[in-house]
Amino acid sequence: MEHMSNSPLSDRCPALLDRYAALDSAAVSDALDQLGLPAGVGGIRPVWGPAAVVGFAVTVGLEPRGDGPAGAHIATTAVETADDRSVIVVDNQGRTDVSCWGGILSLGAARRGVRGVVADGVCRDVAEARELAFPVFSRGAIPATARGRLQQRSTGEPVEVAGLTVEQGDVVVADETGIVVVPRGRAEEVAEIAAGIAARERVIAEEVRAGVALSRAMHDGRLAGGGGGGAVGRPAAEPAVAKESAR
Ligand SMILES: O=C([O-])CC(=O)C(=O)O
Ligand SMILES: [Mg+2]
Repeated sequence: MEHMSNSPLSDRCPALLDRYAALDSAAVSDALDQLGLPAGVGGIRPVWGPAAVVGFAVTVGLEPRGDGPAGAHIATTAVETADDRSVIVVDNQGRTDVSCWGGILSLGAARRGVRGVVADGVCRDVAEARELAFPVFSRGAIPATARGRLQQRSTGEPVEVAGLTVEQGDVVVADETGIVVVPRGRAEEVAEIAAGIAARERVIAEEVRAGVALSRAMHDGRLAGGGGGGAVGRPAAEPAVAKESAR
């Protein structure tokens, strides 16, 4: 049951993912920026409609099919080791000429409660994923099958997604804006910073709704909470924000 049970953080996992579920990729990206960590990638998007998932990465590396007898279909090993806290991350090196995820894989993953798949490549069987309401994030779609064209290189090993290294168990946040990956060992810290950023933005949005001038409400130094690079100052007097900024 406890897929990550060898991790010292495992007791806090459900609460950790709940905290990320209340955030979005932009807030998490801003927190990663503050810590000097990679700020995420764009161009990998939901293929059948709005979707947002958070989960622990189960990684799959693919490569062009070599000689030899056919083996297990790509990503089947990952699906069989994944659970209801997993997001499957497929590294097909950004290729857009062959599918690296399909409908039967979506079915198998959905049956295990997997939260979604993020593919640095393209997928097929988009309608099947939609019928399952299974979130698939990729660079697009193509009918051409992986069979005979791709094979599994690795499962559970570090992979690259658009230049971003993803390790098994990292926290993945995928939504309509893009993909952010939080190293597992920094996940609590990043969640806390991102929650502060989201809270500040809610205050700012409330002020904009109340008619405060955008240039005053939306000040870069304020958005950064005084903690990020590039802060250029603060608005005149904002007690509510000053309080949110205190960390
Ligand atoms: O053959 C493939 O590329 C995989 C596929 O369509 C599926 O999983 O349904
Ligand atoms: Mg298919």
